[in-house]
Amino acid sequence: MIPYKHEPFTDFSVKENKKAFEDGMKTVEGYLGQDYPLIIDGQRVVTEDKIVSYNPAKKDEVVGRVSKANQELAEKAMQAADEAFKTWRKVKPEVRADILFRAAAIIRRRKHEFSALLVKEAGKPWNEADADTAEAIDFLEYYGREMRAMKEGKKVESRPGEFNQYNYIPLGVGVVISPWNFAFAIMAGTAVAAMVTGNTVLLKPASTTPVVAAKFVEVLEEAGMPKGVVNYIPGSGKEVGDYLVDHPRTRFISFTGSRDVGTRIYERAAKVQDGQVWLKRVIVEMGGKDTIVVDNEADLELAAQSIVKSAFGFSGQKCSACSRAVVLEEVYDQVLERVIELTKELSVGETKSPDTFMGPVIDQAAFDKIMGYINIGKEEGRLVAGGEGDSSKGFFIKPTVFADVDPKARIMQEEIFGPVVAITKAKNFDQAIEIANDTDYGLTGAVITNNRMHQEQAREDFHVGNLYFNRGCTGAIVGYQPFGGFDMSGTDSKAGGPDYLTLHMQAKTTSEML
Ligand SMILES: NC(=O)c1ccc[n+]([C@@H]2O[C@H](COP(=O)([O-])OP(=O)(O)OC[C@H]3O[C@@H](n4cnc5c(N)ncnc54)[C@H](O)[C@@H]3O)[C@@H](O)[C@H]2O)c1
Ligand SMILES: N[C@@H](CCC=O)C(=O)O
Repeated sequence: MIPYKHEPFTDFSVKENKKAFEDGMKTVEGYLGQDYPLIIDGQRVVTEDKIVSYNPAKKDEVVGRVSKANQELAEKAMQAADEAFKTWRKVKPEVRADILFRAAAIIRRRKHEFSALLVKEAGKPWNEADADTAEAIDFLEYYGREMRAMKEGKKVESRPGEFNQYNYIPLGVGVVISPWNFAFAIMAGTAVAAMVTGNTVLLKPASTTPVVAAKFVEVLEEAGMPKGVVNYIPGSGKEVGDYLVDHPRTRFISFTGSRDVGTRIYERAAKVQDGQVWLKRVIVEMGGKDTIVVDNEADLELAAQSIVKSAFGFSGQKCSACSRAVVLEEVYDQVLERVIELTKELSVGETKSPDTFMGPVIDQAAFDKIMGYINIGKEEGRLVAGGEGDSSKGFFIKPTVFADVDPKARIMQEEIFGPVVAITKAKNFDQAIEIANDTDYGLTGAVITNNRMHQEQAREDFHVGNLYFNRGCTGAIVGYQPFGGFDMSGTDSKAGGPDYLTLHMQAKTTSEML
């Protein structure tokens, strides 16, 4: 087995790579508007009721029409997954892992097609779509290897005449509920972590990006996944989501998404239903209000570049996005000025080429919510860049910067999930860390500093699951920077890390007298 190494990103300044991506786009354009059925127990199920997936950059372009599960079909899928678990749990871990390796190989061959689909369905710029596909491949390669490494369990001691073993066994049927913002990577990563550990899966992707999930389940089938192991059941979060979260046969839930939905799931899953004979395991990964702190002893150009890239990459629609910057007063004006300059240089539009930095936000509801926060920001701070939106053709919002914002302001406290950053001043480094920690969330953060003592102070006191020094706060890599947050950012599952798979299993001790 070749050691794991993350999938490289594509350099679009190379002519051949650009052309390969354009070819991927043509492939996707050839199947725009197609219908996709549900996949339950390997069977295609077509419903009259459909979820229509639109291109957020071009509101009238239909990416696909996807059948929509209701509670009756969710029940059918649950029964299929429950039945498939009886055999799948006994399939050797290395055979399960091989399906992931084969799926990774298939996706690698169709890499630019998948990325082009993300451009159309999620409105991603080329580099962000490329990174999303690369991360999906990484999850497959990494979790496959992790499962192989865990197949014999962990070493425990045995006394003379005794043989003790400590092994991991699967849990049962898992409900995997994924968001639209990493429509490929998070959807695929959470689904395969659940399946490679010997569980069967009910996959409910986000309703704005169901097509990439349909294509992925087809890949798993092509890679040899038996029927009933991953069932594809897009549907209304409230109707199908609540039904499955409450279901007594649900053994665990793996959710990634907003705080409102995550806390709702956490609460509902705690209730033991009639006929339920276990306590449900719950993984919930939720939002962030992520901060970059800029020290006075720092590379100020790096600081401004890091703020702008982390705030506006994929239109700020990352749980890791920099939505707050705290800058020491001595260097505040200089950093702010450069952030404004860089922000004004960014291009916004339909991402037809790698040169467009920012595409649209995902839909009308997101557009309205972000514009609402921009209006709040106009009351709470000094608008120094952006502030405008246009939803006539697609959902475009200019990258927006507010300066001199009070740390307690709403735009400094609430997740906006759009291209908006609020900047505030701190008197000293202690106060900067205090402001950075003053949020309900604890997902990512970064410190730009050349002061080693301040770096060590932040290492201890900056309370976030992913802390970065002298770089931005987005872009964790599977197997390199395991990802997950503290406090209201979730259960800190650390996706892409060495503890992640154990969350989908239970440990069994066996002790034999010789
Ligand atoms: N911490 C992380 O790793 C991480 C990663 C990506 C996104 N996020 C967060 O996700 C949010 C954006 O994603 P979103 O808008 O898709 O989130 P969302 O909570 O609206 O939706 C996420 C998923 O939950 C489903 N859902 C909605 N209501 C449900 C219910 N009652 N029961 C079960 N499922 C239900 C949705 O259909 C979707 O599939 C942001 O808050 C972002 O910070 C977090
Ligand atoms: N893992 C991603 C964020 C995922 C959430 O949106 C990052 O590190 O930027």
